[in-house]
Amino acid sequence: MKPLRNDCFALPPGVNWTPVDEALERLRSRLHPVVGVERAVPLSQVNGRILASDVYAPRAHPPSNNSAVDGYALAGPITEVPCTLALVDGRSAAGGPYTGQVPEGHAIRILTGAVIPAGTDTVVLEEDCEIKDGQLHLNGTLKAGANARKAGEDINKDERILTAATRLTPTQISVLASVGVESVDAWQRLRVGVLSTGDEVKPVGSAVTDWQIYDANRPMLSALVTQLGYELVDLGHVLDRAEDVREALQRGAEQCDLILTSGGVSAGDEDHVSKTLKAHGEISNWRIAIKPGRPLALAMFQGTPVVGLPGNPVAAWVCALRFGAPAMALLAGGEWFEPQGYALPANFSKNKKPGRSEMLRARVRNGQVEVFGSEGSGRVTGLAWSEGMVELDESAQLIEPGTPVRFIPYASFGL
Ligand SMILES: Nc1nc2c(c(=O)[nH]1)N[C@H]1C(S)=C(S)[C@@H](COP(=O)(O)OP(=O)(O)OC[C@H]3O[C@@H](n4cnc5c(N)ncnc54)[C@H](O)[C@@H]3O)O[C@H]1N2
Ligand code: MOO
Repeated sequence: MKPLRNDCFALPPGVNWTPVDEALERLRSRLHPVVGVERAVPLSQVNGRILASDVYAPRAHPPSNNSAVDGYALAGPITEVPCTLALVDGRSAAGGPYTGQVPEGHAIRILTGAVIPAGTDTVVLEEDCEIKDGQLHLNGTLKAGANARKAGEDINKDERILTAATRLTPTQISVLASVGVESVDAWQRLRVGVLSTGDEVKPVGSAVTDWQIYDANRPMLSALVTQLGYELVDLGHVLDRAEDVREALQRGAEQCDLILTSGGVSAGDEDHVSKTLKAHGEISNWRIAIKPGRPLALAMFQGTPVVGLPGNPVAAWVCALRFGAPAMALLAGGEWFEPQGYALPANFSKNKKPGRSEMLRARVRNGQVEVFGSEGSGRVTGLAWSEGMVELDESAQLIEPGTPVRFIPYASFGL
């Protein structure tokens, strides 16, 4: 594992407003995994973890030819009907295979999941045949191999079943289990510190006066970190005092692989996050052509990357998803991702300034995209209301009902 370079977030000289695509490309090309590999993580603990190496199947799936239905196994095809076959005494059940050979012109009782006995390759559904006097009567034709699942039709032995950098989910865990994989090599969980700043900000549960607001960002970002499968390090809240900010970043650098801060990143007199990062680290204040979320500070503080999110909760959320989520995936050993968006008709009108992207809180109803009534980036109710975002690119201007817009559900960010 090699550390990130101190100047990894530097912008070329003269850059003013960075378009979203360029900002994303810059992050993608500068970041790499910063965590170590944990060997042999048991299957019971791999949900949400990222694979550190490819996984190969130790056996085939299914391991042997077996029946997809309850019925009778016979040698196919059956082309001439009606047809009568003698029934063998015995049966093949799941967990209780028939070990003998089924003679030509015979059939045998078989149950779903049971091994197809030697001498047979085809299964007739019990609803499609009749048993009379110990004999099987068929009125319909059957293709050879009908209702039979072939050994290895899903996975061959030694086939690669999952590739490194995949984030494991319940469905992938099922694949691992189906071929008997007991443990995998996974990247250690990325430790993400979350820090709030601001003299007006008070943690929930504290006494507040009128000029103070509750810290909405830290609980939101903490929940995001946890939901994305990373290990949360709560760095708390600090006042806008250079020494406190420095001390908190110091703690973060010791305990985390990445620090997310919110507030104090624009150019104001009290924007101590930027100032501290400038004094004690390498900072690049990115001015991204995006609304909300214009100011985004990317910095290295004692070898640890810091993403300085804007203080407004909506802007913090947008930046954490649009830039933070793919960056965290890469740092954690996963794949960079461009969130999957869907072109759907707008059911709103908007006149947008060209030259910058806009992310609107959105949801889909009756196949059309609705956006939240206000674009104010302090309006947290719009966050709870939304189920995703509409991304309008730099060139978009006039949106009318019916205009296709790009809707990105929150699930596309890994939520
Ligand atoms: N002269 C300029 N002023 C501002 C600009 C600008 O370009 N020029 N950009 C505006 C935009 S856009 C944003 S976003 C903010 C970003 O500023 P900061 O990151 O320095 O954030 P603060 O000033 O500390 O806070 C902004 C806003 O958010 C509230 N806040 C902060 N932390 C929390 C929290 N943990 N929970 C809830 N709310 C929080 C804070 O009270 C402010 O209202 O700058 C604009 N100004
Ligand atoms: O980032 Mo600010 O909240 O664009 O509005």
